[in-house]
Amino acid sequence: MPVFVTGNANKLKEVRAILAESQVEIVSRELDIEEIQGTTREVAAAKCRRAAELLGGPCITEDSALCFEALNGLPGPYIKYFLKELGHEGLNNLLAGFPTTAAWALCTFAYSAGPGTEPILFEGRTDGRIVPARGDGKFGWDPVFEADGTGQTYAEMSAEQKNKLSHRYRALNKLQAYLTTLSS
Ligand SMILES: O=c1nc[nH]c2c1ncn2[C@H]1C[C@H](O)[C@@H](COP(=O)(O)OP(=O)(O)OP(=O)(O)O)O1
Ligand SMILES: [Mg+2]
Repeated sequence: MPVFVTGNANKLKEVRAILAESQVEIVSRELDIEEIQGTTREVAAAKCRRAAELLGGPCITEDSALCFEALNGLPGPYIKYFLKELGHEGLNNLLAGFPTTAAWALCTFAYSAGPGTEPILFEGRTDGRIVPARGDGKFGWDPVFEADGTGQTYAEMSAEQKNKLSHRYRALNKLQAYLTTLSS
């Protein structure tokens, strides 16, 4: 498994837990890579390209976006800054007056075979809606994202539950399948 480059300890913990199911271990590097503006795919690819240059070798990066239907998919890849400035309550207030609180969590893993190669992207999506914060809020926007069909926010779920249906789990499955084809 190539090096996973992330500055987010919670992400790393979830990726480790999901991969442990198939006895895969991952090495990580904590680098804070600058992120461009653009579509989720452009943001994800640019981060991975930059990470591969800094490492001088193959790597994996991951981008998580939280997309509001009423806002045409925004904040999307910019959710980190929205969350930081507005908090959980502010994210809810953003949707006041709109007819829908529907949202989706989108995870994009990017794999680069090394500097100068074009990253390959693997996306995973979980649909839900934005709700007033519920549950133990240790990870980002987990308390305000209720996954469809569960009645629970990510923050109310056990780690095992979240890791079975999350955007991250779905994207990581695709990445894993691809990496298997490389090594066989
Ligand atoms: O499952 C999640 N549940 C709740 N919150 C989450 C989740 N996954 C990412 N998040 C937060 C972290 C950051 O505020 C933003 C994504 O930004 P994003 O650039 O992808 O992550 P980051 O900068 O923390 O780490 P990295 O070094 O991998 O870019 O959403
Ligand atoms: Mg980031």
